[in-house]
Amino acid sequence: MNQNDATKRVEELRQLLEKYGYHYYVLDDPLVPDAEYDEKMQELIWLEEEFPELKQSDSPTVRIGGKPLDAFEKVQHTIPMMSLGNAFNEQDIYDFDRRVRQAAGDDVQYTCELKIDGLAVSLTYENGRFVRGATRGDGTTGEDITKNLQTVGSIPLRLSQPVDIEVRGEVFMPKRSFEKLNAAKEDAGEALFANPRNAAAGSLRQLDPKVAAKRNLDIFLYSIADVDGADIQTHYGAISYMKELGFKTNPNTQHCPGAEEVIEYINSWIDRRNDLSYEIDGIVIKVDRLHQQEELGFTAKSPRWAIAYKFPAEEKVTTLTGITLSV
Ligand SMILES: CC(C)(CNC(=O)c1ccc(Oc2ccccc2)cc1)c1ccc2c(N)nc(N)nc2n1
Repeated sequence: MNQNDATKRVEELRQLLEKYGYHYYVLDDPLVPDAEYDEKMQELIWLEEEFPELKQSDSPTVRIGGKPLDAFEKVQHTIPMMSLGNAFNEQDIYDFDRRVRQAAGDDVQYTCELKIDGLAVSLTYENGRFVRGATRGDGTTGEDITKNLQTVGSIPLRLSQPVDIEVRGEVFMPKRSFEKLNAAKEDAGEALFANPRNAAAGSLRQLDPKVAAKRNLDIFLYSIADVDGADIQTHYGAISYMKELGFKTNPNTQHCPGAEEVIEYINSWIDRRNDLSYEIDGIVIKVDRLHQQEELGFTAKSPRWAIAYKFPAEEKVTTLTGITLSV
């Protein structure tokens, strides 16, 4: 194949693999059998080896992971990654709602989101291309794990619009992947992960991206930290905008007009959390209008316009001794 044909074929494969990847990982709605995706990925890998000048930094082939790093570099979060205040019962939710209405007026509505039990990351895009991914760390200093995050299929390498944006979300390992990983570790006589959250954190701490690439990690985005030009008035609008750009957002996010609907939403998920393919440890409630978020502001470490309702720790029976431990 000559250089000209190779250039055309590489571009064709890149676009196909991006479309197939988006449908498979973000929409959970595959367009082609896995074998066809793997075949085209392999063809692109060979073409990029034969014509190295055709390999771009955001080629789909980065999904398989590059060479191992010696260490993770530190990253300063220009916009801090804040934490959430906690609520443990209905009264705490009513107290939160009263405080919010005292400060921002009675006309307050909320958006409720599942609190995914994973680890928080920040993703930065320049001109619509994924340029950096970092862990939360202590909220102001995290670690650059871009190479590992490039292997997460549901993290877009290129957005639908060439915008500069920074978004935050939760990387997690689905329950099925966790069970399969621990079964493989048991067969290999290796130490098991205690839960999917630790498995996801351990996978992102790997210096070799090829290991992270095999851990079937996933992500839901839940916040825009910084964006040029978009005209967004509500948190729900920010979530919709991220979805338009090609980000994976959680389908159970719901607008709640008032505290009663928030309580209903929380109660509906306490019973249904085991039906989900991933673990959650609570519900996050956010004041929806952004101008009211600004009126409410922040404490030293968390916004006054959001709170996390934490589910009671699940009772897990250990298989060895049969005693019940609350974990
Ligand atoms: C609300 C926020 C704390 C994110 N927001 C921020 O981190 C944040 C950070 C600076 C902001 O503005 C500032 C800008 C400059 C200086 C100080 C604040 C605004 C929001 C948060 C934290 C954890 C979440 C979680 N586990 N699950 C879901 N579903 N949502 C979550 N949301």
